[in-house]
Amino acid sequence: MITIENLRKSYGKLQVLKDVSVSFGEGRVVSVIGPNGSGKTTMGKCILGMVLPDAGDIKIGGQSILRQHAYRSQIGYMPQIGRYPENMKIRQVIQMIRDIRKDAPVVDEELIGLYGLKEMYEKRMGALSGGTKQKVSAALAFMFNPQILILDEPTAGLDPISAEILKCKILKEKKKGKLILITSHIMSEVEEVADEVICLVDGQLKFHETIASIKAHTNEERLSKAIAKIMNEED
Ligand SMILES: Nc1ncnc2c1ncn2[C@@H]1O[C@H](COP(=O)(O)OP(=O)(O)OP(=O)(O)O)[C@@H](O)[C@H]1O
Repeated sequence: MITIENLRKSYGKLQVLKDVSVSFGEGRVVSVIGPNGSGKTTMGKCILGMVLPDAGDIKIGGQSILRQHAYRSQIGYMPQIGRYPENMKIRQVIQMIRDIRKDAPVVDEELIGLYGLKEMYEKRMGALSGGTKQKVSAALAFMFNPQILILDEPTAGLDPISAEILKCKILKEKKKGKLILITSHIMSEVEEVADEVICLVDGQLKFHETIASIKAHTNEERLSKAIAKIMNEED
């Protein structure tokens, strides 16, 4: 579904992505892990067209997306930190996005309901707690039934029940054949929702494996231990 070929990106002299090649299939939850600053968010933003790569290509369904726009309606994005106009009410933000996406054939309001956002519709974005803002971001990411979801540390700041609601939603959408890329530092959570893990270290792909195979080849039951073993082994 997504193929990334020899992707490179630098910010000034800082090389953030160094020749990354990887592909992801539909109906999979892929967790993107790696140390802080290893290029995870930058890779997601390249897929979204928010960052232009210096070299390489990204294909969705076999078509290059570079300098294209239409494909973006197929992607739901939940940023690490959602930034919204402070004075707008939750209701207005949701309505604004719905107006922009008038063409969308399906509007999925499940997370709005499960998170009780309608009861908070008249609150201004600037007055929301970090977790409530995350809930708005999550609701918007899933709202137009996208085939691909890119979720950047989606449960950071969510209380345990709200995080559980999001994990259930991720698994539900996966069953519909969607591809879901999740950046996360929480290995227990990765283990719960992901099928595969890709690990970026210093802008390079360290590995791309299924969770079952990571555990089998490291001989570890817990993913966190297995990942630590791989990281230490190859240092
Ligand atoms: N717009 C930008 N301008 C300059 N440098 C940037 C920009 N965006 C990211 N960087 C740098 O690129 C590197 C990779 O950042 P990125 O956000 O992709 O990392 P990450 O793996 O997602 O990190 P984290 O786990 O902390 O979220 C970092 O050193 C960061 O400071």
